[in-house]
Amino acid sequence: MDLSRSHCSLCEHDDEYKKDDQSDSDMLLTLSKEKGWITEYLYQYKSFWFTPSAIKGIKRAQQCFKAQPTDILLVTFPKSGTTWFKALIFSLMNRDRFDLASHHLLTNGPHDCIPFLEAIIQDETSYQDYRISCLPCCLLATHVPYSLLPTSVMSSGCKIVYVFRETKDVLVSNWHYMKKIRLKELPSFPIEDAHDLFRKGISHFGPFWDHVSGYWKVCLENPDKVLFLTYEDMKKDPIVCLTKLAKFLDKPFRLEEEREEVVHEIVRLCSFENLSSLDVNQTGVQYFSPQFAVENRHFLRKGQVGDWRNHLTVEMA
Ligand SMILES: Nc1ncnc2c1ncn2[C@@H]1O[C@H](COP(=O)(O)OS(=O)(=O)O)[C@@H](OP(=O)(O)O)[C@H]1O
Repeated sequence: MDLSRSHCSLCEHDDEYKKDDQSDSDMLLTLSKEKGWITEYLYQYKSFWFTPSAIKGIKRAQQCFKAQPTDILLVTFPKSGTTWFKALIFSLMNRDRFDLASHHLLTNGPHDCIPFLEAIIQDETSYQDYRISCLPCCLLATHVPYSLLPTSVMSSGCKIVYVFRETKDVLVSNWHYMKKIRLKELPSFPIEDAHDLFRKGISHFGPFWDHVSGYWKVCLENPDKVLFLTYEDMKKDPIVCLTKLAKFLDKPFRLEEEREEVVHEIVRLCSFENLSSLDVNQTGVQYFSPQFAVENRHFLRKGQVGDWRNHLTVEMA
């Protein structure tokens, strides 16, 4: 992915975008900043906290992304189960294309299968190629808060799947992950610091509850367009949840599929145990941009409900 190119012919506002690009660093100077989790600072942009590159991705998506009615957008607060749900939605929607025994997910990480909108939109060629490759229905993921989504997402009527995870597990999962990829020159980052920042709403794409409530409200208003699922429910009853998800995405399981137990196969394929045992997820690397790559294994840590009990005191909880 060549993110050095700033030209975007997708975008009707090319000149405007170039101007924006040049003024990015000027704009940062005007924003409030607080201690960062992986970089020195997080910046408050339109009431949420981001890294500079996330702000850039959001602005570009707002300017260039034209959602189609058939698009499917997976939305999560970071560390709420994105990797898992990417695998599930990809397998669900492509189950007529791939034989489960030689499935794409066996050799490609979930983040390769469904890219983040705010990352892929930065490169026109990758974005267009991806759109064509997944016709008739484009699968994308994002962490962007509802109020900052490109307007075409709601006006197109495309479907949104929002995944919620228990707050304390989200905090602990973010802390583990960020510690691993945190810039080496920054001071150590104890859980107490992470807890304090998270509590104040200062974390990537935070405040957490503003993120959740933004999508919860639109789900109440548009239940046929926005589906709210939880990490915990998918853990507890994956068959029921996956069946509900398939129905919502207009890909319900057919009778013969039920007989052939396709739903069980997908659950097994996407399980933490299976994904974390695959070579691609043990040694592979995910490039979100030429400057930012993360080893796939960091997206599969423990995959348990309630791990916060091992890290937070009762008072912190
Ligand atoms: N297949 C599967 N099943 C269950 N749980 C899973 C699965 N894949 C990833 N995980 C766990 O999800 C946490 C990572 O969150 P995300 O995937 O949302 O991360 S990211 O936002 O995409 O960076 C992280 O949670 P913690 O283990 O609690 O840190 C992962 O282990």
